[in-house]
Amino acid sequence: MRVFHGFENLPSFRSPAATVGSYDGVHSGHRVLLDRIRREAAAVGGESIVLTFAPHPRVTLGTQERLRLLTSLEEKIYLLDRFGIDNLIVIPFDRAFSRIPSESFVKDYLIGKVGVKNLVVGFNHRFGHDKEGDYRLLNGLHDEFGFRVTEIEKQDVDAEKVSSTVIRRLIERGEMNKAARMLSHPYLLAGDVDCAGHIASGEALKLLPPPGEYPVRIEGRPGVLRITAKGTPELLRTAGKMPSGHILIEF
Ligand SMILES: Cc1cc2nc3c(=O)[nH]c(=O)nc-3n(C[C@H](O)[C@H](O)[C@H](O)COP(=O)(O)O)c2cc1C
Ligand SMILES: Nc1ncnc2c1ncn2[C@@H]1O[C@H](COP(=O)(O)OP(=O)(O)O)[C@@H](O)[C@H]1O
Repeated sequence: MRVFHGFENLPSFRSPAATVGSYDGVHSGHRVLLDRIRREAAAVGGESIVLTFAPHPRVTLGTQERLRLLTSLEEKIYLLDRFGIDNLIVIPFDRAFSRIPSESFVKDYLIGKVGVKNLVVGFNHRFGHDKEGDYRLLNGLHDEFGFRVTEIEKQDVDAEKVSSTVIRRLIERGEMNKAARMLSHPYLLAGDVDCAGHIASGEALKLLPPPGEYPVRIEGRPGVLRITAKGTPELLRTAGKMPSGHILIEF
């Protein structure tokens, strides 16, 4: 997967099928949209593109106190790559960007800079200044710009709505197996481990489960991770030699 930061120096994409959103967690609801852009792109020999934001819009706009995130950018990149996405455009989401009206975002960015031919959005996707844009607006623009828009209906797991918010609550309660089912993959923690086993995540807002001991896989090998009373992660045991440096942990 190619990763681009911002809209400068983008290549010319082949018949791109794209989706836009925070995609925090890259969960099973998101997977349906990701599979769809892959299929739409493949059908015309084109490329799939995810456009995401960094920082998360709620962080930039300060619209949620004590927000915690399911994925760091690194973890998001890892997951999107594993799901076979061809390109990721990371939009530097600052206040100036947040003021761009939805229609200008479609005209100047999605069409003008990315050349999107096929856009896939979820049932509740809103975008543009004050979240004014939605599927209806996109549908009204598609004739003028010659791109197709597909809306994906709400996806459930075990008859429960899947959302980043629902999954955050599961992690906060330490329900890691249920969270993995909703995510469609294990919860991840990528970070640097020191010789004492302390792990530093690259994301200051990374959500961790409550204090306790958790069975995990560390670079694919079984082990135990402890979340201390202070909420910091440390490796307790691993099969084989204690790892050092940058590692990926799966709950
Ligand atoms: C051009 C553009 C402008 C945006 N402006 C806003 C904004 O003013 N307020 C906002 O909450 N989100 C804005 N967003 C972010 C998206 O709509 C984002 O997906 C949304 O914040 C997620 O909603 P949530 O807070 O319900 O998760 C903008 C996105 C784009 C592409
Ligand atoms: N359970 C779900 N079913 C269908 N689509 C979903 C689901 N959860 C999220 N989506 C869609 O995935 C995209 C990314 O979602 P998200 O990052 O949560 O919101 P946003 O893009 O509004 O920031 C959006 O188009 C959203 O509608």
